[in-house]
Amino acid sequence: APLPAPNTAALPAPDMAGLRAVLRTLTAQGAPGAIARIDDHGTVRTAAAGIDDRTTRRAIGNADRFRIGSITKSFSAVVLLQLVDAHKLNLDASVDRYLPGLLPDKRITVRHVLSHRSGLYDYTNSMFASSVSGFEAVRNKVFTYRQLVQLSLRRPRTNAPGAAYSYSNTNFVVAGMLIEKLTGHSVGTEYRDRIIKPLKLRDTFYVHPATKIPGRYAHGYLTPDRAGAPLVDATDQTVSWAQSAGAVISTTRDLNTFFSALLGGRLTSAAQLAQMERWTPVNSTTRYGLGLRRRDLSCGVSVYGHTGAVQGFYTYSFTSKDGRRSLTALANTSNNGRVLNTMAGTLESAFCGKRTK
Ligand SMILES: CC1(C)S[C@@H]2[C@H](NC(=O)CCCC[C@H](NC(=O)C[NH3+])C(=O)[O-])C(=O)N2[C@H]1C(=O)[O-]
Repeated sequence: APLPAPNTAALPAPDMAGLRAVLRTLTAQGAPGAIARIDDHGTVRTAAAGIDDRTTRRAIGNADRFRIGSITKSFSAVVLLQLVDAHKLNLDASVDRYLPGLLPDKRITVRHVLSHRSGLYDYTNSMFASSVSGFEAVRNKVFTYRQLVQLSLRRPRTNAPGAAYSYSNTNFVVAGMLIEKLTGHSVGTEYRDRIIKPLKLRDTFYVHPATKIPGRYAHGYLTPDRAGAPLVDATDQTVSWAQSAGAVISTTRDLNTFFSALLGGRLTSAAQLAQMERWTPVNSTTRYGLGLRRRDLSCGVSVYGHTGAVQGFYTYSFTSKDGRRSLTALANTSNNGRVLNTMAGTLESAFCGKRTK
């Protein structure tokens, strides 16, 4: 018999005092600013701390657009699963069927790619080994997808196809190539036509290779590797090193709308959403499906979404099983492990009603 629908109405009320405390901690740990928005059965709650521009000292706010990094992977996965629904793509087919000769191992399937089990090396590990100089070397560069895959193939693969989980941006560069090959359109066009316009995400954009964030936005600041070195304004970049793996721009409101629609069954069929939710363990609290993360919280609630880390911006964006309660939080810094870890506390406040230290 089908499982009873989750009753997220039974979730404890969000702990807004706790959420505000987490945002204050993020600014104390080095983020110039932090914002969060909860959409809960139609009720909107927001919080903010600090600034979005270190020059003007302007207060950061939930209207600010920002770079969402790898949350882009969920957008790419949705497009591909819509193509599965349209019988234009088979998750268990070899990537070679659609992109002949691209990858050196025909055993790598589409499902391996979308679940980070392909074994393809993540070229950003080398690209950003030195955070600031690596970023400065590529911030204005424009790469082709094929160039990025070639960067990956210079290094040994991390595992045999399907044998292990190993997160790699290369996988979602291949995903972007699949989208463009199967639709004949750019990923930007497909995001717009299949997600952005239908959901009316008016603050969500894919502007690659333009370097500017359109409209009102938060500046993002890259934390250097050397302790005490000044933050680097990383706001303007092509994000061409990521593209379909990390180049979307959005806001807390639009990301809440996106993941709520996804888990609410409004972007794919139930069958393909179930495919997205076939989990591979990452660690004790995190699972990875197809371009989708599940995080298991201390109160026994599981939430679904993705995290993002792109120069200057850390994002958490998750929703409840039925998509009725969503949280997106943004800190406008990166390369700061304490900030990234502290951000997990926004989930506890939003979904468990707990104060975290
Ligand atoms: C797995 C992650 C955290 S990393 C992955 C992807 N972001 C990247 O691969 C960019 C890595 C360089 C970012 C840079 N770091 C360095 O340069 C380190 N030397 C910084 O922090 O600004 C994304 O986004 N994902 C996150 C995700 O999926 O949550």
